[in-house]
Amino acid sequence: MTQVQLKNLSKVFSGTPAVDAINVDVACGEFLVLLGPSGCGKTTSLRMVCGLEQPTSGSIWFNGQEVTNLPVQKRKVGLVSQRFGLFPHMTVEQNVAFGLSVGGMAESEQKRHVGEMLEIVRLTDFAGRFPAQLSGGQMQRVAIARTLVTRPKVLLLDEPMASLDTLLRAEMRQFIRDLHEEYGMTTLLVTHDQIEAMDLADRIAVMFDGRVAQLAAPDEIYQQPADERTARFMGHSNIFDCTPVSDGYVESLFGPLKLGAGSNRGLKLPRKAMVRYESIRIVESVDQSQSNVVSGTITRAEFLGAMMRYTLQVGEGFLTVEEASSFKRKTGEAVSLTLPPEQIWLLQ
Ligand SMILES: Nc1ncnc2c1ncn2[C@@H]1O[C@H](COP(=O)(O)OP(=O)(O)OP(=O)(O)O)[C@@H](O)[C@H]1O
Repeated sequence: MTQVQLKNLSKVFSGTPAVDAINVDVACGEFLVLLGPSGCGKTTSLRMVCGLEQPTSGSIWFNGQEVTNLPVQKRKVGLVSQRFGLFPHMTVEQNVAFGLSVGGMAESEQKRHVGEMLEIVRLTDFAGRFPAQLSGGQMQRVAIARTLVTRPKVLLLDEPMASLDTLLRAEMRQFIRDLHEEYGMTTLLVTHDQIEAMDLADRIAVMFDGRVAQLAAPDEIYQQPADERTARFMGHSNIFDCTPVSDGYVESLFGPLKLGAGSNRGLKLPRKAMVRYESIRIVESVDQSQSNVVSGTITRAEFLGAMMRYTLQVGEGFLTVEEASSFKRKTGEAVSLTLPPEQIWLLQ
């Protein structure tokens, strides 16, 4: 297994930094996701790890050995890209065998390895088909098989599910997770999809403008984003101004709010606070033991299937709340809400 380290890694295109001095350590066997909006430098970072792009400065290390200047074929990495890159004139079997034949493996050996790999990606019955005769998900599995059959030390996946529909994406996520569990190889995946990142990653590196804003486990990034931009990118959160007034309390446009022990409450200056849609609770009756109770009126109700999303006017401001759709509340309804102290997070 391979540890991957990016040290002060930068890439400048025509004077503009695409990747700006990032430092990322990927542990042996770890599944790390580079997550960020379009153009933030994810693909360029991956291409530098692969050896397809030469860094402007900084270095890349595999298991403590510098590989910055090592050519692609010597790095033993496997890259699966968004466009799959299958050879249209070759069958599934020939596509998967390609890397092995280039490597000079005997034909009988190739056949055995390809056969095993097609079984793993559940495409044995499709061995004789051409790419044009496959669905998007099947093409994706051929692309992964073609990469894995060469036994790369590091697997690089560049938006591998971007062209698949929602159901297929969920299926492919499960497939990629299973493969990672089986092979345990160090994996870097690039995506702009938060759900995909949270579902697959051991840790996520959130990137903006070529820099890593936060590198942490998915639940930490979701519950305790490092800054406002990360919080907004992860979505599903109310973000509002607040001013710490005394230990454990902030003043906000929703009135004074009590903070919990895990609210990052050591921060003293005026700043933003965040509370997730699903953390706010609509309560039927209010009692003295509840903290942070506010009154609001539903101004918009959206049906999302399992959940309803309500926009509520609360004093001068608005809050968004999600609750199970079985409650079915109506616009114009006046309700009481609680913002649980532990669920309020002060942003840096
Ligand atoms: N070969 C290139 N020449 C010039 N600029 C480039 C080149 N490759 C990438 N860039 C620029 O570098 C920046 C980062 O691009 P990159 O493809 O790494 O972003 P990304 O986060 O992967 O985006 P996306 O999700 O849209 O693929 C962008 O502004 C892009 O236009």
